[in-house]
Amino acid sequence: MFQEVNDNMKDLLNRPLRDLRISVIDRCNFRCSYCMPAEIFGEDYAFLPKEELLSFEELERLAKAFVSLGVEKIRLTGGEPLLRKDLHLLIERLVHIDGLHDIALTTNGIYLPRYALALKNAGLKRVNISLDSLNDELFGQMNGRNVRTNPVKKGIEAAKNAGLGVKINMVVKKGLNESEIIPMAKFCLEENIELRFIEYMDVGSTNGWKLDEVVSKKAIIDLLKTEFELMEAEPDYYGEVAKKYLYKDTSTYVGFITSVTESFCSSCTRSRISADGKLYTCLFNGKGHDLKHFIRNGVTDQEVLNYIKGVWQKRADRYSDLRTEETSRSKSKIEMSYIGG
Ligand SMILES: Nc1nc2c(ncn2[C@@H]2O[C@H](COP(=O)(O)OP(=O)(O)OP(=O)(O)O)[C@@H](O)[C@H]2O)c(=O)[nH]1
Ligand SMILES: C[S@@+](CC[C@H](N)C(=O)[O-])C[C@H]1O[C@@H](n2cnc3c(N)ncnc32)[C@H](O)[C@@H]1O
Ligand code: SF4
Ligand code: SF4
Repeated sequence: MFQEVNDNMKDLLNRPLRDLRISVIDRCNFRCSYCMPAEIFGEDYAFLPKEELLSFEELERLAKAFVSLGVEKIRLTGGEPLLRKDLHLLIERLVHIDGLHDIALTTNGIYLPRYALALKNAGLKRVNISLDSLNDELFGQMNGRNVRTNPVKKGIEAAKNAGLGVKINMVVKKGLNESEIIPMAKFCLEENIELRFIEYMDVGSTNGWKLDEVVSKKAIIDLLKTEFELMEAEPDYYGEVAKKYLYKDTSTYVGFITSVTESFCSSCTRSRISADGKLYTCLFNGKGHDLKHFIRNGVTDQEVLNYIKGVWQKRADRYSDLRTEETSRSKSKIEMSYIGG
């Protein structure tokens, strides 16, 4: 039993622990060029073998420990999390944790027609679905598998019909999908779905990121303002990464995730567990702490708590605050599909 409730534990920059992102699998059915370029993540790529993944029982135990240290929100991600068999059974385990207020999932949406209802019935509250374009050809090119937009649209519909909250994530990359900013905004406004424009980030070591390929929040807002009137809105929760606006005279939000041009490290309350059970204190910190081998060694719950506390209290990450093209090249980072974004 995890007795200790310590929701006031702070890192070296005085940031509390509030969120946990769990990557449940590193595999994916897409090959988005900004995340898993097909030339690198090909047939021979060494994905994690099944036995390296944390079991649902282990994840439940760790989630309980994190919640007793202040975590209120858990997000399941990947790779493509819906490729993890019986994911709803993990949600059924998490939903009973006292003090956990939100369980969410980030997905490319393809498998939602199959699983949305089971996920909702298990206790999932909401899904963030990635969709970078409404143009079939461009979307097919961006996802690297020539998948058309319709399967994702069907996923969105299935999530809504199941009663799940839905947001849409769109990564914008210069010279690739800027032409889709207005069509995506119109589509999401019509559907009353919150769309979040994500600045293209220098994740991992394989996406060949360049600063001049980033489309800034400012550029996107300037473009949106040619068609819509936007009003600044309050965040939904402390540490929310998206900066939110309302379309005037509507109840529809639009958000911007500005890791590159307006970093948000000072309020970063996030921890991450990779599919093979390493604890990371930043999306861009290449050093993981091996929780899996630690918990597989017969340790007590108190020892698990002390381990996580020890890591968090030494945390000083603020990668996005300090990012330049130079530092980005010289730093060793883990892949996005492995850590889960
Ligand atoms: N730099 C940085 N990017 C983040 C962080 N958390 C999430 N992101 C990025 O934000 C984008 C959207 O992530 P999601 O998985 O939808 O999660 P979220 O935005 O926290 O979702 P909500 O819980 O709905 O607020 C992805 O590109 C993530 O990589 C963070 O702490 N730092
Ligand atoms: C790594 S994916 C995992 C979950 C799921 N496969 C999906 O795509 O939604 C999580 C989020 O990270 C975003 N992402 C991936 N690579 C990115 C990059 N280079 N810059 C910004 N966001 C990125 C994706 O668009 C997605 O919204
Ligand atoms: S962004 Fe998501 S869907 Fe695209 S390759 Fe990465 S893990 Fe897969
Ligand atoms: S770059 Fe690291 S410290 Fe900054 S907000 Fe993202 S995860 Fe948090």
